[in-house]
Amino acid sequence: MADGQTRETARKPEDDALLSLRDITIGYGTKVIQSDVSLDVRRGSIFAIMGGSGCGKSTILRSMVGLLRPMSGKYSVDGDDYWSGPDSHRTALNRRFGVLFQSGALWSSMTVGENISLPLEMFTRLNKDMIRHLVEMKLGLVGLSHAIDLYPSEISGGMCKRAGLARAMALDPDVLFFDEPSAGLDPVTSARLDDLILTLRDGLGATIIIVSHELPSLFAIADDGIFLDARTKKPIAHGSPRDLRDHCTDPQVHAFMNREARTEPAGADTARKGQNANGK
Ligand SMILES: Nc1ncnc2c1ncn2[C@@H]1O[C@H](COP(=O)(O)OP(=O)(O)OP(=O)(O)O)[C@@H](O)[C@H]1O
Repeated sequence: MADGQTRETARKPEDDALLSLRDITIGYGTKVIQSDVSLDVRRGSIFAIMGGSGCGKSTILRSMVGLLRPMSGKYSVDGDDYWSGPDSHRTALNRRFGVLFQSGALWSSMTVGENISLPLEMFTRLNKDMIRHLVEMKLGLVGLSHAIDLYPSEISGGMCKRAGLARAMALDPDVLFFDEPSAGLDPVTSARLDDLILTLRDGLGATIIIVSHELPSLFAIADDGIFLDARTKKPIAHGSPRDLRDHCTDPQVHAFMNREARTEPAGADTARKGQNANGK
């Protein structure tokens, strides 16, 4: 018992947490999407929000970047209570965030360079030459120096994602949020994006939160995470994707995390989903 107490006292993940959610309930209007969500994102980690379609992964992400206020619970950024205080308090914390939405979300009427200049023009007082220099640097980081004067319609989907990443990094955030960064990319381009995300973490020390369905990508880059369940509307597992794949005993999580490793006849997936829904 003394041993157990010692371990419990020593284990305080929140001590090392940059972002922390405690008992968050989130939803739209009165409709609850997820409840009892508690998690800690360690500084310098890549944290995955996982789960089946529609379980609320993007909703949690939107809430963590300040687009959706939780119904209850506490969200802390570096120890600061995010939702308390005036809007200016959140604006200051948001300056630490960079966000890459699913589509890449570039303005089609602006060149790649102009898209990346935008946050710098809006939120800094840097002159045009300095902004151009920073834009060139960010595009260099994502291997897109040659695309600075091209329009989004003139570059590939993978390049749009990388340009979106350069824009998310424009203000040198220390926390990056990615919603389905590999969606719509071929496996090779997706693997390159994984390498880039690892470089951002290892080279720049960024903390990264990622929503993704792409298991190979999650196994390659994420070192912690949470698994949300759509049926119970609660998290049902915590851990790195690899740990969940190899050690989680929850049948739903196990099946989800191992689906790509299995070779099953057509229809087996549907049968398995039905089985899991019954909790067997
Ligand atoms: N603006 C909104 N208003 C009302 N309900 C919404 C809104 N946005 C999302 N939802 C609902 O919230 C639930 C969770 O959606 P969310 O996009 O967070 O799930 P997800 O896990 O990211 O799904 P997917 O993996 O399919 O992208 C869904 O039932 C969705 O229909």
